[in-house]
Amino acid sequence: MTSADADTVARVTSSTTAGALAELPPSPAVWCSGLRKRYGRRTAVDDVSFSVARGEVLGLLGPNGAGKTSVIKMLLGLVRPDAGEVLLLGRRSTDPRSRAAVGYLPELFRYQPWLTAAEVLDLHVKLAGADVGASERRECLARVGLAQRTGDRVGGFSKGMQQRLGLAVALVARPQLVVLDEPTSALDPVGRVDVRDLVLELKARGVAVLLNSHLIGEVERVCDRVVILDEGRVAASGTLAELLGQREVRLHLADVDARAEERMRAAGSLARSGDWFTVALASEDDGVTVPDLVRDLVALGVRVHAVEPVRISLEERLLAVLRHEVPGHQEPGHEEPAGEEARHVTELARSRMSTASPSTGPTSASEEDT
Ligand SMILES: Nc1ncnc2c1ncn2[C@@H]1O[C@H](COP(=O)(O)OP(=O)(O)OP(=O)(O)O)[C@@H](O)[C@H]1O
Repeated sequence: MTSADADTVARVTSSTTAGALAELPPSPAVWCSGLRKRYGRRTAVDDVSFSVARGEVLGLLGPNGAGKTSVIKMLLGLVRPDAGEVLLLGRRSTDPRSRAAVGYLPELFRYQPWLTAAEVLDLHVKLAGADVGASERRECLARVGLAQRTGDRVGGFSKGMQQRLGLAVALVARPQLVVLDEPTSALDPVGRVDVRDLVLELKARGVAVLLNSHLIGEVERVCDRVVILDEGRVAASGTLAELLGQREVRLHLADVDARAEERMRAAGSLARSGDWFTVALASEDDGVTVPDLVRDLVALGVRVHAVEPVRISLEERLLAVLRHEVPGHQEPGHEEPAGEEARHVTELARSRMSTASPSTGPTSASEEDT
């Protein structure tokens, strides 16, 4: 081979490698494996492994002292793990390039009381080395409801206003990963809805979010996946569909004939108890099955008295896991095959619901402390 041939081969090989690398899926926003942490004789975190994909919202749930904040601090390099590995955005969490792309709202937030809100934001933009102009910084403060307070000193802020400022700090440097540790603990109900919208906006922009919250309803509404920690270990994890199981709809009907029953069977497997019919919907239901079914039943002359969605709530699921009522309680460090376990929990919830009056309606997540 001549040196010209060798050059050509080298060029082709390097462009092929670059092409192959460009086609690789992006590294997860968070990847951790085998995290452990002891404080004295107390084990706070024991063999925790999970990942958060780009654009995914992952909820971290668990009772007080379960190890959620300790996990978050290890992920962010704020606490040194006794064992385990962490990668943020494909890099070590100590790498300044990954740190600059992470926004963090700590559980206990305090900002310099002598600075104004705008100055706190300026400081964090400088620390992140980000190129964020004055109007974008103002917009960021407006997005968290502080448009009228940008020039006020933080020392005069209420707790909720300081938490809003913390959110702005977490968001201002255009992060690719946002870690929110109890982001709504000091917020009023409107503020909670604002945070929910913010998280969904981040997700829509492809930003990954790790959310630690005791507000289960909040987690259920915004999270794609959930990791439940208990006594420092992963007790359960999975997508909401995996954890909550199959969705059902209960219909209270009159004048049902064979054609109507056939129509219901086409929507999912059917069970009947008197005038109540339960249709188990396919898990990939796109949201039109139930309206279409009701429309068709009415067209077939059926009188529809009630339509009730039925699904185990995340709260029920969480309590079942924490009370070890779920068969196959997950062993530490193992991602669980959620389907089988989720089915047991669904059965559990169903048996509870069957003892309630039919008019109790759908189960819904309540904004209760875990
Ligand atoms: N700096 C520390 N020194 C000693 N023990 C600690 C320290 N930080 C956490 N722990 C202990 O580690 C365990 C897990 O605490 P962590 O704050 O991670 O729990 P959590 O799930 O975030 O709880 P919460 O929901 O109450 O915020 C607890 O037993 C706690 O007492």
